[in-house]
Amino acid sequence: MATDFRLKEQLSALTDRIVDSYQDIGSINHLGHCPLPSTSAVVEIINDLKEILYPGYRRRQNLHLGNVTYYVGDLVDGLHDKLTQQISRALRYDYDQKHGEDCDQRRLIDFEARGQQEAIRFLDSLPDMRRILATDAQAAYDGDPAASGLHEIIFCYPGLEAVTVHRIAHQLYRQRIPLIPRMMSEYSHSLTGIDIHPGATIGPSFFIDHGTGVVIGETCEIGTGVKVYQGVTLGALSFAKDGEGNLVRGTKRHPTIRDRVVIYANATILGGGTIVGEQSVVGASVWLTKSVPPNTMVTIETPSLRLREAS
Ligand SMILES: CC(=O)OC[C@H](N)C(=O)O
Repeated sequence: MATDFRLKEQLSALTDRIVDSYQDIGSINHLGHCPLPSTSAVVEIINDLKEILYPGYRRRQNLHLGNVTYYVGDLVDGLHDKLTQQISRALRYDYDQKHGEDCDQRRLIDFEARGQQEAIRFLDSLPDMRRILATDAQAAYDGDPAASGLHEIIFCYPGLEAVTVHRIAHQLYRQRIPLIPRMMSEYSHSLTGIDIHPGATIGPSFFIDHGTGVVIGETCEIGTGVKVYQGVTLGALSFAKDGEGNLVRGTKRHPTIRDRVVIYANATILGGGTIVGEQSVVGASVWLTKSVPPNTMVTIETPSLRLREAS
């Protein structure tokens, strides 16, 4: 059917109504002269960082010790600029949220300079981050007989992908950078199906096998050498409210998982006071809201099964 151009004439009135709604419903638009961090820039930062953390595996091949310094130097230089811009935007946004855009004090704050300081501090953390990521990749190899080697893990494993982005996001979270850590973790969540809040503290040699549906909450603490399978939730049990009925934020809501614990598929472990002692094993589909001593196996009773010949 051909376009009816008389109907198209309604579009300008319709657009006016949409724009009017920006005044009536201001809570879900950001109009003004101070840009927010950009999702595409944050994704670009993650991809540049992966080039630095795992050189030779992704965009640029034929890297060797003779040319890698030039390649990484160029990336570090570009990341300095991108991080400075995105972090300063996030800091300005946060300030405006707390004090309002018109606050006199705001003109005196050099958000760009603060953004640069935080960018340098972040870049400085990369060698240590590589050291920990090497333990994560090794834990995947040691924990999965299906893995043929570290190359396969670095190319293919969603668990390592999610943990890599988590270690990046967690560093920025520790630096108290607003918004960007969560933008990163949700990007990684969309790629892998693994949802790790940037606030979660995770020790070295962490391995998530398969990973789809794993959820790890903000105040979760995970020790060294922990292994979890798909569908595991390390979550909050209930939400405390203040006298006015608002949710209390910032309390420890998620469990503590000590060293060398293994948690099998679809187990749900909830509550800030729940501690799984070291070297314990939590079986598949267990629902756990109480602490478990070290070296303990927790399983659910197997329901009795009826076996008959299939017709
Ligand atoms: C992982 C989880 O329990 O999340 C619930 C809620 N978002 C919280 O952080 O408490």
